[in-house]
Amino acid sequence: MDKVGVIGAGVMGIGVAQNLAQSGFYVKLVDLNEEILEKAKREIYDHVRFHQFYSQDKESFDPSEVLSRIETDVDLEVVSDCEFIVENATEKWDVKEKIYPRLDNICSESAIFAVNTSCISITKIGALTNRPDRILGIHFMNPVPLKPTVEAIRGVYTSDETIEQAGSILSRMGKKYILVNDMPGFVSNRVLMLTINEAIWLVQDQVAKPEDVDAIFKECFGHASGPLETGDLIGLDTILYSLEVLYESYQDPKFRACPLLRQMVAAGKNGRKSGQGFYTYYSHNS
Ligand SMILES: NC(=O)c1ccc[n+]([C@@H]2O[C@H](COP(=O)([O-])OP(=O)(O)OC[C@H]3O[C@@H](n4cnc5c(N)ncnc54)[C@H](O)[C@@H]3O)[C@@H](O)[C@H]2O)c1
Repeated sequence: MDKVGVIGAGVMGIGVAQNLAQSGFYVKLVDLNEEILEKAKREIYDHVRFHQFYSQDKESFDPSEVLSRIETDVDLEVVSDCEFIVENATEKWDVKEKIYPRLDNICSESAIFAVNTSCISITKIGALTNRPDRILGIHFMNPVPLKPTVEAIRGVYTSDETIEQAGSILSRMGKKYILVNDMPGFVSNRVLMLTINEAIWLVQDQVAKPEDVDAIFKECFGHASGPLETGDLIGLDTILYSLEVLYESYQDPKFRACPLLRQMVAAGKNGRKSGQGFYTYYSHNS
């Protein structure tokens, strides 16, 4: 399983590809166009170089060597010889729904598909294929190379062997996993998405400015970052799509997305990756 397919080269796909390549895997990274893939390669190079510069005695990697283990393509067909695939495409059912039947057709029967989703049911994705036993959720945390633990999700039909094989890949990536059962949002995002959404309602209702909402969580609760900073890091579009998945899955109004969130996404204010969210970010890549 030294060759791993990575679908989607956005915030998560970039981190997953970098982490895999740093762990000695050969990566085939796929996205919709060359521009996205070129930007992904630049970001990976910069992330590895930044880490190399600041890591001093700690383990560091050569950016060119890491990139030499990542092949990019716009054609999904390139992952047909991979035995392990991590899918990180946009958090929308109509996007993921098209990817899995195609993967199921082009990959070997033994290949395992790991769904890196924030909220979508792993069982529902498994049902798009003829291999629901070889599909699991791996909810990586962001930024992927720096986070030591992931949430692994067992769909109704996910086999023990699939969990074991995914576990050994994660272990090579330097990660441990916490296994949970499948329900939309799993453990992490069923709680986190509500918190971020409610924090956005607070800003909309003019109860507090974003920096004060975040300061309460950091200074009073000791959190490493506030909910709005976390929303900007994840991507506000991804937050909105996740809330829509939760709303639709549970038919529960508590998951209704705040209108301010919808407005910010419509305006392209998607957080860190777009340079503007609740805060402003500067990057030579954007
Ligand atoms: N952002 C986070 O912090 C975070 C954390 C854990 C999981 N996730 C999940 O990971 C997945 C990706 O999230 P992200 O933040 O990287 O989103 P993103 O918007 O940054 O990137 C998604 C990428 O998928 C690509 N894409 C869309 N359709 C595709 C297709 N058919 N084939 C190949 N690529 C395609 C897009 O062009 C884009 O580059 C989502 O399901 C999200 O819920 C996100």
